[in-house]
Amino acid sequence: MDKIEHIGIAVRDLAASNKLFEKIFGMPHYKIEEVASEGVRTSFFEVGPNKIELLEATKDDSPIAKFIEKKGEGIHHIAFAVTDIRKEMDRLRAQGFRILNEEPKKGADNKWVAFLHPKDGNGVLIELCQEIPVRENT
Ligand SMILES: CC[C@@H](C(=O)O)C(=O)SCCNC(=O)CCNC(=O)[C@H](O)C(C)(C)COP(=O)(O)OP(=O)(O)OC[C@H]1O[C@@H](n2cnc3c(N)ncnc32)[C@H](O)[C@@H]1OP(=O)(O)O
Ligand SMILES: [Co+2]
Repeated sequence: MDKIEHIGIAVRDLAASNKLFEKIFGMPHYKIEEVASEGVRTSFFEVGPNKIELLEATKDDSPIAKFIEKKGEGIHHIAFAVTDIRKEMDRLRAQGFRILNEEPKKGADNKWVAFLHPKDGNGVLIELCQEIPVRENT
């Protein structure tokens, strides 16, 4: 894995949380994107070299809705940038980690993503992220 790509924070109300984090970071979010397959609406902040993703559920069975119901708002996942997501998924699978999707899926901000089960990571949900190459992005 190369570096932390973003930290995901589960929020109840994206508009209210955008205002809150704009105050905290002293800058506005740079984009809002809905990812229907995950049942989420996201916003992104760039804080120096770091990226923060706020996530609001768009449906009741979204992972974000279930997380907030059980644990409340807060840090939901840590995403790591990888250069070859399939290779990284194979490497982790070979060591017995449960990858929650068979194939990489399209996430937000032009990324292929995959998740490791949080119970295999000391209770931390880990997301792998690979930038989608231009040739695959049509
Ligand atoms: C916007 C797209 C993308 C991006 O580009 O960045 C995203 O970030 S999408 C983010 C939302 N999507 C996901 O989280 C997908 C992966 N998650 C899942 O597949 C599921 O949420 C899960 C992790 C498999 C859990 O689902 P499920 O088993 O159906 O639900 P439970 O709620 O019963 O959870 C079981 C167990 O796991 C604990 N849990 C759940 N989520 C987390 C978490 N984020 N961090 C830590 N632990 C988590 C949950 O508390 C349960 O444990 P127990 O209570 O001890 O049973
Ligand atoms: Co994420």
